[in-house]
Amino acid sequence: MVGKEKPSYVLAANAGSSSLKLQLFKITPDNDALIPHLVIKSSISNLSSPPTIFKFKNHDKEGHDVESQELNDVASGIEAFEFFISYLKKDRSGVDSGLVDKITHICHRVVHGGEVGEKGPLVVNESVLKQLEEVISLAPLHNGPADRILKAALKSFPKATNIAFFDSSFHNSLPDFIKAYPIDQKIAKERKLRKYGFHGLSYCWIVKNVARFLEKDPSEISIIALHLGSGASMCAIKNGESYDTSMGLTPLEGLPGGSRSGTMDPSLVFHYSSRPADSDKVSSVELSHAERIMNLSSGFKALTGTSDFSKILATDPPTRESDLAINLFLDRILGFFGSYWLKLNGGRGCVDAVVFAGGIGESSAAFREMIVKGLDGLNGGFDGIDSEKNQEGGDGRAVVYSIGDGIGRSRLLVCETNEELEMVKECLEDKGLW
Ligand SMILES: Nc1ncnc2c1ncn2[C@@H]1O[C@H](COP(=O)(O)OP(=O)(O)O)[C@@H](O)[C@H]1O
Ligand SMILES: CC(=O)OP(=O)(O)O
Ligand SMILES: [Mg+2]
Repeated sequence: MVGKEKPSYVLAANAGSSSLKLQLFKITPDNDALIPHLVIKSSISNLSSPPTIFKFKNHDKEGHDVESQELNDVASGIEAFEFFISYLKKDRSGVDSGLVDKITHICHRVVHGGEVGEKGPLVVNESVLKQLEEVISLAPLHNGPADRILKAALKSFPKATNIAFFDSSFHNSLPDFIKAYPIDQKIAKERKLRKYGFHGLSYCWIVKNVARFLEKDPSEISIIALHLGSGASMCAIKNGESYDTSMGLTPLEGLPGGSRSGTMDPSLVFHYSSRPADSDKVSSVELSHAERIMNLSSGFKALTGTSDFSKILATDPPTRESDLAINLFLDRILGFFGSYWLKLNGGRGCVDAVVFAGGIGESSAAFREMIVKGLDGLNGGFDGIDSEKNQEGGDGRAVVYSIGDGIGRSRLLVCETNEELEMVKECLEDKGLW
C-alpha cells in the first residue's frame, strides 16, 4: 500500500550479477529526520561461481554471526532472497520473532529503469511492474532476478511498501551526444536504444561521500570513479553529475567483468554464433545464444575458468591465463581512464579525485597499485600511491580514505560503497515514497 506508514523497519535488497546483498534497518526519529540503525547485514555471494557463500551479521545481538557458510541449494537471486527471509525467522538468526512482520518498506535495487526509471525511485505497483518487465532483457543478469524478488516481496510482505531504485537514474545527466549511438535516430527513439549506464546507486553514494571527505559541495566535485565488482564500470563525474560512463544500453558494454565480455567489435557477435535462443537457468529470461554467451560465459570466466577475480589475482605462480585476464582488464580500464581524463578537460587538477569502489576496487590493494602505475603516463598531477596506506586499507569505519601521498592535486581515494544504505537514506528523505 502506498503512502500509509512512516518507515520503522526498512529492508534493502541489492540483486547484483553474482550476489544478493541485504541490509535491515530499524528507523528512529530525531527531530525532523529519520535515522537508520543497521540491525542485519547479510550477503549471498558467488552465485555465478559456486559454491554459494552466505554471510550474516546481527548488529543487535552477539553470537549470531555467520562468517562464511557454503549453501548447496541456492543458485539464483530469488532462491537467495527466499533463503534469507526464512533464515530471519529462525531462532539462530537472533532476530526477535515477529520482526519480519514489522518491515514497513522494502527498497529494491533495479539496475535498468528504462524510461520509467528516469525520474528516480518509484513505489512499485502493477503498472510499474509491467513497465519494468519490458526492460528485463536489457539487463538480463540483474532485472530478471530483481523482478522475481520484487514479486516475491509483494506477495510475502503485502503490507509493506516496495520501492524500486534504479541504477540508471544517476546517468540521466549524460549529454545527448554521449547518450546517443550512431544509428538511425528515428529507430533509436522508437526502440529507446541509447546509453543508460548503471552502478548509479553506487556512484551517487560515492559523490556524496567523497564530497564530504573533500569538504566540498557535491556539485563542486569532478572525479573519475571506478566501480570494479563482478560487473565493472567507470564514470566521469563532472560537477557531481554523470558526464560519461562505460556501460551502455545494457550492462554488457564497457569493461569486461566476471562473466561478461565488455565491449568488442559488434561484428564479432555475428561471427561467433548465430544459433537460436536457448533457456537461461540463472536469470529465467530469454537471451539469444550469442548474447547469453557474452553475458554469462565470457569475461574472466572464459579467460581463466573462474569469475572470482580474487582467485585470478592470487594465482601463484601466475599463469598465461591469469596474466591475460589481469592485463586485459588493466588495458581496458586505462583506455577509459585516458578518455575520461580528456573529457574532463585534462591537465593538472581537472579532477578532484580518482575513486576506487566495488568488491575488487575496495579489496585489492595489488590491483589498485597496478592501475595507479598505469596513470603515470598522464602526468596529470595525481597523488602517487602510498603503498603502506594502500596495503592497510580502511579501518572499517571510514567510508572514504586516501591511499595517496598527498603530493598531487588529484587525490587517490577508496570509497566503501553501500548501495543498500544509499537506497534507505533516499527512502527516508523522500516523503513522497511513503
Ligand atoms: N580481496 C579481493 N581481491 C580481489 N578481488 C576481490 C576481493 N574480494 C572480492 N573480490 C572480487 O569482487 C568481485 C565481487 O564484487 P561485488 O562488488 O561484491 O560484486 P557484485 O555486487 O556484482 O556481486 C568478485 O570478482 C570478487 O572476486
Ligand atoms: C550493473 C552491474 O553490473 O552490477 P553488479 O556489478 O552489481 O553486477
Ligand atoms: Mg554490485
